[in-house]
Amino acid sequence: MAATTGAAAGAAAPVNTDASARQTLERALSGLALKKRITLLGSTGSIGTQTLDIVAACPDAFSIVGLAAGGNVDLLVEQAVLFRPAIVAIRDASKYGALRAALTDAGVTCEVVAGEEGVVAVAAYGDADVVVTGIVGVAGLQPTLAAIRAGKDIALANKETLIAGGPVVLPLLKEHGVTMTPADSEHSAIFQCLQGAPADSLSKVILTASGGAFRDWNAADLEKVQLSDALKHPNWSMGAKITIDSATMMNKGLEVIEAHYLFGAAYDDIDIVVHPQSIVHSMVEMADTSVIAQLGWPDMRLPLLYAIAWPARVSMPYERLDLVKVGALTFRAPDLAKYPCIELAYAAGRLGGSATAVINAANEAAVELFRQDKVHYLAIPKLIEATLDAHRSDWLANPSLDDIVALDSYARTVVNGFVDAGRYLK
Ligand SMILES: NC(=O)C1=CN([C@@H]2O[C@H](COP(=O)(O)OP(=O)(O)OC[C@H]3O[C@@H](n4cnc5c(N)ncnc54)[C@H](OP(=O)(O)O)[C@@H]3O)[C@@H](O)[C@H]2O)C=CC1
Ligand SMILES: CC(=O)[C@@H](O)[C@H](O)COP(=O)(O)O
Ligand SMILES: [Mn+2]
Repeated sequence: MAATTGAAAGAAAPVNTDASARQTLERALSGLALKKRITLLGSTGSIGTQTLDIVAACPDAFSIVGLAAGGNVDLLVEQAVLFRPAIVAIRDASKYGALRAALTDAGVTCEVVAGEEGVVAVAAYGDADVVVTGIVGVAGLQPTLAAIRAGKDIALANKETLIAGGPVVLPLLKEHGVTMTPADSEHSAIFQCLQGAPADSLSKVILTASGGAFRDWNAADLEKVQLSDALKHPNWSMGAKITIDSATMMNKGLEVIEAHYLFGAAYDDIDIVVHPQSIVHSMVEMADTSVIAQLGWPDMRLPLLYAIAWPARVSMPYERLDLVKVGALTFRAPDLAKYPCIELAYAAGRLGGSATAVINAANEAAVELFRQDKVHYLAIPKLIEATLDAHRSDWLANPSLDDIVALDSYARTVVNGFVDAGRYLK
């Protein structure tokens, strides 16, 4: 594909992949000497707690400036005691008083803020070098934009921010000279494979997929799916929303769009391959047909560490990958009929503009309804498809932030309207 980027692909130029070997070495050397100050959004979740594991293991390399959580006061206070941030935020403003009191009791003196404005304030606060985005869903968009406007580098776990907000996030990164490093395991793998690669040498992105909770189920049996089944990821321990996205394989569809925005790859040049072992985290095919892969145990601490330490490599005592113990690495094509979300994501990605914000919101709303037992697992792709179809006549090529925010709530209203009318329940 000769790295189809820019206007032709509808995406910005690839992010941070074309540094020359010399630049990379210089950055690595300065990175090793530098203590990185980190702000962590979504500190009480799966990404948040694993990021704090890394910080606790490397106090000479990393420190915490700010923490933001949704509603888990007890864990946030525990984290504040251990990591002594300068500021903490709780999204659920009704818990502000309880948080303040618990912090005072625990002897923690720091700024305490609440609500969405509080989370945004933490994202932009002080002298943090990097903001790790571990909030789930499009709720991460405004805080991430605030961090970028404040000149903070972004370690991106919260993929929904880019799926929904790509058209405004990418230009803002450029405007503020901000680096976005991917923490999502597949994109970290691609990013690692591309370090030092000459511009225009990327031919194809090959995303690996575990196949999710239902990879070994017959399609006919999916009628029997219960919420508890969808929450059993075969390889990764993650929050509920992304685990369900893996079960529908919408997660992989979202990751196709994420790869398009991060690396400038055209949709025809992004493939998905099912790899049940989750050892190869993704691959790139180069112009000369060479395929480069990144491997490791399925442990999110590795991509998170690379995202905050980049371009340095920090020594860690994690279990070494043992390919003899793994035994076999297998690959197969995804079953597109069993997982309609994959083609829906490609369709929205190819439409571009406002379409990815709409499918992201439709997916979030449908997954929420599935978690509340209001719709069946099989309704999720149907709701997304119907919402995308409803949006086609209002599609925008270059949505503004206001457009994206409005379309996000529009899509949620459409999904809930279908369900209230008794449609697409199964
Ligand atoms: N978990 C993983 O291994 C991976 C996750 N990701 C991505 O990372 C993101 C986080 O996923 P994960 O950690 O699994 O999710 P979790 O559900 O485990 O954690 C979500 C975090 O976000 C907080 N939160 C929720 N809503 C808000 C809000 N409106 N404002 C502020 N904070 C909020 C929660 O707070 P509280 O619990 O206190 O309410 C919690 O700290 C997602 O976008 C996901 O796709 C990507 C790759 C791998
Ligand atoms: C760990 C991570 O990056 C997740 O996004 C993971 O990839 C989910 O697994 P699936 O491959 O099943 O979507
Ligand atoms: Mn992933």
